[in-house]
Amino acid sequence: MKIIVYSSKKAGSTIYDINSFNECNNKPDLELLFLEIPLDHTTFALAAGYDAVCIFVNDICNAEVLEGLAKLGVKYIALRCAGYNNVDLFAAKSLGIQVVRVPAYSPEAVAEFAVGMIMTIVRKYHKSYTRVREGNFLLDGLLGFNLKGKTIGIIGTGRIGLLTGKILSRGFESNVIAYDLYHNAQAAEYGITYTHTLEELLGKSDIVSLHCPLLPGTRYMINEKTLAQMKKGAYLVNTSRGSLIDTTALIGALKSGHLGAVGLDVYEKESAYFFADGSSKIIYDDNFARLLSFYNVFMTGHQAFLTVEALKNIAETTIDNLELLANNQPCANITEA
Ligand SMILES: NC(=O)c1ccc[n+]([C@@H]2O[C@H](COP(=O)([O-])OP(=O)(O)OC[C@H]3O[C@@H](n4cnc5c(N)ncnc54)[C@H](O)[C@@H]3O)[C@@H](O)[C@H]2O)c1
Repeated sequence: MKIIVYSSKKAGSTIYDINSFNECNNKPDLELLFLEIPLDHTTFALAAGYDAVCIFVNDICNAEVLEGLAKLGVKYIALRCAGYNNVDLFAAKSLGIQVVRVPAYSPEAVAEFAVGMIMTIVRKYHKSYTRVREGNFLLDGLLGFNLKGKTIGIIGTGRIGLLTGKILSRGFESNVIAYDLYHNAQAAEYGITYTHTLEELLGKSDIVSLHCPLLPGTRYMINEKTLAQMKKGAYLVNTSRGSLIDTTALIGALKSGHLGAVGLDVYEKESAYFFADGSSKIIYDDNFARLLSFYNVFMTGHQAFLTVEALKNIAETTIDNLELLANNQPCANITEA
């Protein structure tokens, strides 16, 4: 099988896609071509002659791109991530293209990062780091609070959300509450209790952490109305997908002082900026620039997944997924609409 890998990162730059895939690919029948450019309507034509297209979180795989890929004879889309919001699964199905993903490459990577992000905005590590390096040892403005006894609301108690709740409940002795459409039987074991509604969770939480997928029903679930339902001074963390939050409404809640602090590993229009060096370029997205300007917003560039263990699991699972598809064998990671 010939596989074209879009948005792959150069070997040598860091332990990233190309290294981890080359280390894991011991299947002689899988031939991989790595491209650094993303998949979209301008680049899909490069997949001519390939059986499979391998993509990441910000590649665009909408109906137009899928139709183009189908005409070129591409049969498989292999997502090397858990979320699949960037693929039009209905279009893929109607075109006979099978989609596979890596549903659980390392929930620990993201959950531990989310907890780190909570700690960062609460205890202000990022500010201390720069301040101390400049020889300023003042503690002004670094006042935090204990997580013990604080109410932390987890939205989405799947693999990552449940683990985040477990770490906070068991490790920090926080009062962890959760909201999900489906209740996870393991939650009670970790001392996590469900609220009946999202509004109830938002009204009770000192800190809210988002862990549900981006779906039509979850897009902008954090908006002007739901932000107003949060406690005044509450903290918000998003390590899931940027479009769970209406950025304009978030900026409004920050400007009014309604939110105490925000941690974001994802941003709704991140594809224009993330995974690239923009340090000598102008930011034309005013909402993005505004977010970066707040003293109480801490942002990272979709980094939560990036651990040695996660990269290895992503590469191994993606290669296994493609090998199973190539051999017409059942694959548990097929993702359908
Ligand atoms: N920042 C990163 O690097 C990174 C890495 C991996 C995953 N993610 C994101 O994290 C998300 C969660 O991953 P996961 O492995 O825990 O997924 P999962 O499928 O195991 O769990 C998602 C949970 O969200 C719940 N949910 C769905 N709709 C909901 C709604 N309207 N309200 C409340 N809950 C709802 C589901 O019932 C499920 O329990 C992924 O979809 C992905 O977008 C981010």
